[in-house]
Amino acid sequence: MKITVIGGGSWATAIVKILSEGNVHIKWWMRSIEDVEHIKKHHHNPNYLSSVEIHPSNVKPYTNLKEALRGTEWVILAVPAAFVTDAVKSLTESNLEDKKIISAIKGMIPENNQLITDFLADKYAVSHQNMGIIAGPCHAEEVALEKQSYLTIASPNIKLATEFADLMRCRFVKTSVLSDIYGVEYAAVMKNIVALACGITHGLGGGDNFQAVMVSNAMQEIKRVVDVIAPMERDLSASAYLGDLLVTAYSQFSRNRTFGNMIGRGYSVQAAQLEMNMIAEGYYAVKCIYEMMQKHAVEMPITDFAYQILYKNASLRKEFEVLKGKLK
Ligand SMILES: NC(=O)c1ccc[n+]([C@@H]2O[C@H](COP(=O)([O-])OP(=O)(O)OC[C@H]3O[C@@H](n4cnc5c(N)ncnc54)[C@H](O)[C@@H]3O)[C@@H](O)[C@H]2O)c1
Ligand SMILES: O=P(O)(O)OC[C@H](O)CO
Repeated sequence: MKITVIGGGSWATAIVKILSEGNVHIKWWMRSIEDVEHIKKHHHNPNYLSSVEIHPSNVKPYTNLKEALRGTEWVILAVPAAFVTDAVKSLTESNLEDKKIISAIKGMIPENNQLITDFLADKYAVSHQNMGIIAGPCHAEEVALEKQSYLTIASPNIKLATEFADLMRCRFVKTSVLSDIYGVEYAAVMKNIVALACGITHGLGGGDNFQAVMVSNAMQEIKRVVDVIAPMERDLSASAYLGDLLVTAYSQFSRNRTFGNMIGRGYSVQAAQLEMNMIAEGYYAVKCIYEMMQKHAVEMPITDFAYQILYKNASLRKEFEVLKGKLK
């Protein structure tokens, strides 16, 4: 079994580690030639999860994407959404033809507020039947430590989801499947916004009592949004939805919460981004969801709060008071 993994960050590295537990050959694409050389020589990613050992017998790093795709059956996209268009710009439809494509990305393309699966369908004519997504509460850092984790593979094609779930199951990762690809994808985008907002309010002095109320309200906000965009019966208490919201909102590893916390403590967006050296998808997601939902009359106090602060330069204290008034 040959699999291409696209992306050189934390989540791509964690996915390579999980897949390496099985009997697969991984062609791992990343932008940086220096990183590829480092991995070939030292068997570790120099910048992300550098404790993870990369086994040269089943993992080969590449900087040429077309070569990395040649002869593989599965393709996993794991670059932040803002860089996807750029990462795959050398490809044409034929490079992805007959491949099963899995998005591990929890974000939207900022230029046109598009989900990754819709981008793949529009730009590369990939059928949704040939796609899936990796979801669920799972931090790359805990994968590196081999802590027991749970992933959900969502696809309208349950056979494809099940095949991929089998590939991702290992000693420390349990997998399950769902058919609700849109609901899961949008819920993952929304949970990043919530975590970022939790970070901001924490930075402003909000306590655990406030955050618990915010996370409960967030679940209702996510339901309102997802019900409008992708209506269907779904159990939002499943770990792909609620679990992912909880891990992001409460974990010390959360990029989005950390980023928000810096904003709440007075950092500018640019300073927070520079200090993190990691991408907080929620920053872009706030604008995507805010703009997308303008044509729908949906109450979104948490998204509005983050949007006013991040994109309208509104007063942090004033917006915090507005949010306090809106939560129940
Ligand atoms: N980290 C996790 O625990 C985790 C878990 C689940 C899903 N995800 C999702 O995986 C996706 C990737 O996130 P991550 O955590 O691996 O990212 P990361 O912050 O660890 O890594 C950033 C990546 O972006 C690349 N990058 C930075 N600037 C770039 C630019 N200008 N152009 C192109 N590439 C650039 C870097 O090379 C690196 O590969 C995100 O959508 C995230 O939501 C992450
Ligand atoms: O918690 P974050 O903000 O680092 O996001 C990472 C993943 O989405 C958690 O499942």
